[in-house]
Amino acid sequence: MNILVFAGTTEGRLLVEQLAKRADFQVCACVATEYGRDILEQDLSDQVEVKAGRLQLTEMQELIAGGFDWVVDATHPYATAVTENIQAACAAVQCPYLRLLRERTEFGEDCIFVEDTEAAVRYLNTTVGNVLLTTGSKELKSYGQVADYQERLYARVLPMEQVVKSCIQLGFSGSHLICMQGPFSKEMNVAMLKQLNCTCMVTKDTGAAGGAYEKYQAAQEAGTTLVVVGRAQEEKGLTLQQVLEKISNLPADGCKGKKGQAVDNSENINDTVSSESISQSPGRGALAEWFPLFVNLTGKRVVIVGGGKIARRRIETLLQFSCQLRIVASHISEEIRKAVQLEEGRQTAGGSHPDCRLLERPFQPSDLLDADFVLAATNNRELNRTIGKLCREKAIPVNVADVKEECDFYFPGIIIEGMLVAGVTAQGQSHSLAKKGSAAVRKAWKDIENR
Ligand SMILES: C[C@@]1(CC(=O)O)c2cc3[nH]c(cc4nc(cc5[nH]c(cc(n2)[C@H]1CCC(=O)O)[C@@](C)(CC(=O)O)[C@@H]5CCC(=O)O)C(CC(=O)O)=C4CCC(=O)O)c(CCC(=O)O)c3CC(=O)O
Ligand SMILES: NC(=O)C1=CN([C@@H]2O[C@H](COP(=O)(O)OP(=O)(O)OC[C@H]3O[C@@H](n4cnc5c(N)ncnc54)[C@H](O)[C@@H]3O)[C@@H](O)[C@H]2O)C=CC1
Repeated sequence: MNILVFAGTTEGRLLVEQLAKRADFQVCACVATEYGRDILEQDLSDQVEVKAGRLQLTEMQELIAGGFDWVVDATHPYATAVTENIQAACAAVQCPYLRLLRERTEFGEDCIFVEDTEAAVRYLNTTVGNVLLTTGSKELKSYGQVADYQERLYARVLPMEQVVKSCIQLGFSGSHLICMQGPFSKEMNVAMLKQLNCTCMVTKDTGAAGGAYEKYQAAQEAGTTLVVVGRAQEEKGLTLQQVLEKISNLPADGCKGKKGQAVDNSENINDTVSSESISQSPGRGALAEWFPLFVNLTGKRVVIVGGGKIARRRIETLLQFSCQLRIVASHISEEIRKAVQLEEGRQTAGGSHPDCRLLERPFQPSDLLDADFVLAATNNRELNRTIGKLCREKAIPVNVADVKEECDFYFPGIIIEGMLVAGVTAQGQSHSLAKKGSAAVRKAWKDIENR
């Protein structure tokens, strides 16, 4: 059987080593650089063909069509463009594809998880104090958007001339640069965090090989908040062991003669991407992450902290549900008062009263007593964050309106037509798409009623 491995990582190299031991496998490894070739060829030059160089989509297609039965993508989790190309090439020539991913680090819930660098920058702008950036030099430019970055940020980067030059050009002075090759021990991280008096450390989930767990432990010990920049997408993949098992269990003649058929994914659809699914546009073929559960709100106490624009939109929605509403805000807008009065009037005419109380005063933690659900929607970042934290300690589901990473649940677009209730989410990716989707359902259901 012919196997092509795109081997950009430690795991990729380990996989190639293991596969090369099998006499019935012919293994070809693609690496991006000559340096990568040297490392692979050190021990394996007899058993494995190594190709070095960054391939374009059409080159990948030609290579795979040249006679491979399986492609394993063991490129770096953050190299999303390469992965997209490999998937597209496999789809085009209908070659089965496996994704090998490094196991994720078990970060605790006390970390702040953000989707990408931009989100990390937005988060840092809501904090004060010094920050140790351990995300490398490539994205450093974006961190220039953090207010007072020249004073607050310290960058830990590789000790290479080019890297240091570019950091200095970006405005990171010598006293704000640590140039050293990682990974670092917990103790080393703790020492740096303490020395620089950092309130935050930013990392990617670089897995065990990248020393991510040591950073997490160090942050805990130093009382520093660890900000974890997520992989570009919540990618699904197999561990090294799983890829080896999967390939080892294949029939001796591989899938020769079966090309053109989609891979059988029935056994684990998360892990193997079929030619069919990867040929669809991004997002469409991906598995959904947010499942709409419908919760009975009768008698449940929903506490909303905040009485401004966002609170109003959500109160107007919740007034249509049979829950108890407790609204706490230093200032409660006139619009909210009107909406509540209007609903009370309507309900009185119908014979029942909504249980809605307006408490115009600053939030106090005791407001969370007896809460079943909490919405933090003040314009005070620190307060919203604290409310989220208090709720998590008490296991009360909480929505934090200004930072989606701190939400246990999202507030969906809601459509009610008689018996029918729908909740629409764009899975946190786009509130404007959620709005459009909600409007479309609203319109469609109007037609149902009118028919
Ligand atoms: C992730 C989520 C978490 C949560 O539950 O809070 C979230 C987060 C954020 N929204 C932001 C902004 C706006 N959101 C809206 C509207 C809606 N937002 C809603 C839900 C959600 N919003 C959650 C799931 C989203 C999803 O499903 O993907 C809807 C569905 C329900 C509702 O809010 O009632 C409702 C449409 C309902 C309908 O029309 O029916 C508008 C108005 C507009 O678009 O006209 C604005 C523009 C500003 C303004 O309104 O002033 C920002 C600031 C972003 C920034 O600054 O860029 C964040 C923070 C962040 O992304 O981290
Ligand atoms: N999820 C979403 O759809 C969106 C979220 N946001 C975020 O939602 C938050 C609220 O936005 P708006 O409603 O537009 O703000 P706003 O300025 O209209 O209202 C803020 C409210 O918070 C209250 N508040 C402030 N400090 C308080 C305290 N200590 N105790 C109790 N109440 C306090 C104020 O009295 C006011 O009622 C902001 O953080 C904003 O970034 C903004 C747009 C959309």
